[in-house]
Amino acid sequence: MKTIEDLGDLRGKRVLVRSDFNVPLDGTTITDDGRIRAALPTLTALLDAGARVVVTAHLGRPKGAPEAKYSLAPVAARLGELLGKPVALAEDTVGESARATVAALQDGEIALLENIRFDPRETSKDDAERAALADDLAALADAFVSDGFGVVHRKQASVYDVALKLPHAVGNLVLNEVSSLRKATDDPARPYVVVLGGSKVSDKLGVISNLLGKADRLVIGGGMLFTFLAAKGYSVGSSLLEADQIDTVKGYLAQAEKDGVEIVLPVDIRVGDSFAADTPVAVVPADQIPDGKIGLDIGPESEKLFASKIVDAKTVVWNGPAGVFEFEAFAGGTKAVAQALIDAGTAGAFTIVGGGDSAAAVRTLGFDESGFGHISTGGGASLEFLEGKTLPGIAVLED
Ligand SMILES: Nc1ncnc2c1ncn2[C@@H]1O[C@H](COP(=O)(O)OP(=O)(O)O)[C@@H](O)[C@H]1O
Ligand SMILES: O=C(OP(=O)(O)O)[C@H](O)COP(=O)(O)O
Repeated sequence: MKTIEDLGDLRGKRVLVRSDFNVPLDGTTITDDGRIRAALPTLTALLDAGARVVVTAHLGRPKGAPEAKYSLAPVAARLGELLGKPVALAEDTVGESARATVAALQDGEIALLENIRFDPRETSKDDAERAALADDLAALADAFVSDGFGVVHRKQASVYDVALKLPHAVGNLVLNEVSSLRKATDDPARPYVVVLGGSKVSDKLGVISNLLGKADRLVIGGGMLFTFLAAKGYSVGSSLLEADQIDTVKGYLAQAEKDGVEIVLPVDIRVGDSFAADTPVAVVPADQIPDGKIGLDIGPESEKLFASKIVDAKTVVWNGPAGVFEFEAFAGGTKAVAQALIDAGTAGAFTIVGGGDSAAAVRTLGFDESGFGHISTGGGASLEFLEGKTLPGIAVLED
């Protein structure tokens, strides 16, 4: 892959950068700016080289049309603070405002285009639609730098198709991520334990079939645990459930047993009456979640169980919070998992935390980042990388 240096003299050149600025927000307040900080080395290198930097990024999952709550305005403001220079925010993605904003850039200045997922072509399954958006993006730039590691597993216009239209290079963040993650893919020290959770259940269930052939143990928390409990025949109340995946999960359980891979499920669950910070909390056995109750975290016995299944590992990969850590009463499971990774690391394990929310959880719950071997900005992307899959956003950069 070509690097930024391989793009030659960038003074006066318009460089389009795909970053992952999908940060957690409370209203318009960014609760963790880790992904913005992670983008700084590439952006600073380009600005210092005199490039006119145009950044494209997404926030959340808007449905192909502008929605105020998914505006990148808070990101533009925070990025400006971190860079110490103004970041012009275009009001649209590739339209009149984007063209005018880019045309007004001087050497060493930076602009951010509005949320690229406001354009339905970004995530279209139709190659021609994505290519048309890539043409519009390419018209705004002379070169493309791919630096949004958290989205390199997505075959989307601003990640994949635009690289086919412009001279391109890999950014520093993607390079760093790949070299750190390789430590866990190339002959991992064993036991190799993968801890899964979070809310992107269908995305992450998909990685399990491959991980069964690689990991020694899978520890399942977060939103996905309920599909496992349902596959074992337990009722899950009103918890997050992917009913159409129950048979698939039954297949994983059978496969794991056959291959000798241990699947660790919680034995107790913290439940609430509603998805709210102040809902009354109860702890129930994992096989007896009452009707109407919502499972929002693993319970205290499960915290101990999970910790015991993590601390003896020599390689640990964790993606997805064990519970709704944003609500204090449901942060215990995620804290226990984070602490267990730190303890495993102290005992010599190589530990990886992946994912926008998991990395944010580690920081906002007060853990020291230096206690982990690598904190990846990508959850789904790091899991697919560890599965050994070809990631479209990386493959397209290879010559
Ligand atoms: N039991 C649960 N029910 C619903 N959401 C959950 C549950 N456990 C965790 N979550 C949510 O999962 C979200 C993160 O999921 P995800 O995006 O998959 O992780 P990451 O960004 O680390 O890859 C968090 O916002 C958290 O509140
Ligand atoms: O937050 C992200 O991924 P992650 O939750 O797997 O870390 C990325 O920005 C990708 O977002 P997407 O899963 O909506 O494509």
